[in-house]
Amino acid sequence: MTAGTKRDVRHAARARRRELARGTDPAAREAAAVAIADAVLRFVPEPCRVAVYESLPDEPPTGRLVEALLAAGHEVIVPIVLEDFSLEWRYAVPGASGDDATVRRPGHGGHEPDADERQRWLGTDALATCDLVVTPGLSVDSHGTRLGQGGGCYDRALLHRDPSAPVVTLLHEGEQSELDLPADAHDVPVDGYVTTTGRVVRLR
Ligand SMILES: Nc1nc2c(c(=O)[nH]1)N(C=O)[C@@H](CNc1ccc(C(=O)N[C@@H](CCC(=O)O)C(=O)O)cc1)CN2
Ligand SMILES: Nc1ncnc2c1ncn2[C@@H]1O[C@H](COP(=O)(O)OP(=O)(O)OP(=O)(O)O)[C@@H](O)[C@H]1O
Repeated sequence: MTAGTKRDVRHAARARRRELARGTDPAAREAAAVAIADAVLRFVPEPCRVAVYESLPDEPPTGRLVEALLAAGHEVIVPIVLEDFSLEWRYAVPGASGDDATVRRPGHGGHEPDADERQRWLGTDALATCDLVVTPGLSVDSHGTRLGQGGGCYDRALLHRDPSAPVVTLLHEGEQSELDLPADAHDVPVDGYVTTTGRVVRLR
């Protein structure tokens, strides 16, 4: 049985996420940040390159994860969305959190990069060089179908991934879908997910 159309399921998943975020106090969010960092660190025992994202206030928090990865000697890259919904990548800065460049395209409320900034970009194919890819998502089902924010950004970006590098989505505990999520041909399945309680589920 499927959960409904992408639009409807996304709408419901966003509402559920807002509710979950409303019920999460700063201490619980900090505990979730630590649980995520501990769980994801176990995927990368040796120093390597990891793609993460800068979380927005309702999303599973990634700030601690970025700091823990950097402290363990990993290279960490994070995305910026471009005009055509492809993702550019840059090195993560400790302490940064999601802003306009995270989910708004330049010219659509997003940040206009200057030449200096563009020079530091790593390319839209930078996932090819990563040993682990951590993605955002609203839900994941038992086949690894991921429901995102609807830009198709990660579907495009994941085409470049190294197939031997695991792709894991961060979810709030309870956001995984028991029903099959709607999937299109362009959807790239993920290998597992990590929840805000530190639960790791490998699907493939
Ligand atoms: N923290 C975080 N970073 C992330 C994602 C995410 O889900 N979370 N993304 C996951 O894919 C990518 C960005 N995804 C996007 C999805 C939709 C739109 C979009 O439709 N933007 C509209 C403006 C929307 C608004 O005003 O609210 C636009 O640019 O016209 C942009 C980016 C990359 N970075
Ligand atoms: N590889 C691709 N090349 C071109 N367009 C694509 C590609 N993948 C997805 N799209 C387009 O992006 C749009 C959004 O796709 P979808 O609803 O699957 O996004 P999503 O997976 O929820 O978002 P995201 O990947 O940003 O988290 C669709 O119109 C789809 O056709």
